[in-house]
Amino acid sequence: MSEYPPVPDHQRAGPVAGAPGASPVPGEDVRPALELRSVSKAFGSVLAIRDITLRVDPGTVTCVLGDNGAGKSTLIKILSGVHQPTEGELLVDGEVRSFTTPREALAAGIATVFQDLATVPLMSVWRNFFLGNEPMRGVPPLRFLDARTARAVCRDELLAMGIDIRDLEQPVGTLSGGERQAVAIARAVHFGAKVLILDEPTSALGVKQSGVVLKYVLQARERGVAVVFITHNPHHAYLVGDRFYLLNRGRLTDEFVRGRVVREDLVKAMAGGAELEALAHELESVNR
Ligand SMILES: Nc1ncnc2c1ncn2[C@@H]1O[C@H](COP(=O)(O)OP(=O)(O)OP(=O)(O)O)[C@@H](O)[C@H]1O
Repeated sequence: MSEYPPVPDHQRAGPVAGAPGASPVPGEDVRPALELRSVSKAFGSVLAIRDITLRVDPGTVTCVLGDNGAGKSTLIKILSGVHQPTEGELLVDGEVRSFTTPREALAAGIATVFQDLATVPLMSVWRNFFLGNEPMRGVPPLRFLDARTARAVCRDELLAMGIDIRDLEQPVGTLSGGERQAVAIARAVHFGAKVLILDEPTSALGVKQSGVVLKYVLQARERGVAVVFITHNPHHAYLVGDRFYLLNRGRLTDEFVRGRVVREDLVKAMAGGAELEALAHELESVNR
C-alpha cells in the first residue's frame, strides 16, 4: 500500500503533554476524541501500565505499538471500559468519564473490534452486521425483523467502505480473515463509532489480507473516525498512522507523528534499539 492523501491541517495529530519524546505539531487546536492522562493500572502488585498520557484525534489513526507483555491488552481494556484505571483520567470529547462496562463505553461512541471479532461464524454476513440491533417493522407487540431493510443497509454500508461481498447470505465463517475484520469495522462505523479501537487487526493475516484491512482503517479515518490501531507490526503502523506511541513494559517510551518519522525509527524503537545491538553483539560472539 502506498501513500494516502495528507490529513487536513485542522485534523493533524498534536502534542502530548508530558509524553516522552513528545514533538508538538504546529497549528494543533483540535479537541481529542479520547485522551488518557497519567493512567496506571495495577493488578495486585503487578503494574501493567504506568503513567500513560496519550491523545486520539478525530479523523486520524493513532497507532499503539508494543511487543508481548508491553501492556497493549490492558490499555485496550481501559479504553473500552473493561478495566478501570487505578490512577489517572480518561476523557471523551474533553470530559472526564469513568466507564464501568464496555456497554457504557460503546454508548459514548467508543467501539472496540477485538481479535476474536465477536462474530457468529455460522450466521450470515448481514445478521452478523446487526447482531442484536436489527431493524424491525410492525407495531408492538407484533414486531418483526425487517430483513429486507437489514440486507439493503448492510450492503450499502459495506459498499460505502469499498467492501464488495457478493453474497450477504454467506456465513461469516466462510469469509477470509481480512473480510471478517472489514465487516466488523464497517459495522462499528455504521453504528456511530466516534472512536474505533482495533486490537491487532492484521496479526493473523498474510500480506494481501493485511493490505485489505489497512485500506478499511483508512476508510474509517476518512469518515472522521478517531482510529486506535494496536499492533506489534511497525510496518503496518507506518503505512496508516498519523501518530505513533511506543509501549514498552507498561510505559510509553517514544512518541512520533507522521511526517517526522521514518519507518526505520519505528522498527528500531520497536526492536528496542540498544537491546537489538546488544543481541547482535551477543550472537556474533557465539558465532565466532
Ligand atoms: N489480570 C491480570 N492480572 C495480573 N497481571 C496481569 C493481568 N493482566 C495483565 N497482566 C500483566 O500486565 C502486563 C501487561 O500485560 P498485557 O496483556 O496488557 O500485555 P500485551 O502487550 O497485551 O501482551 P501480549 O501482546 O503478549 O498479549 C503483563 O506483565 C501481564 O502479565
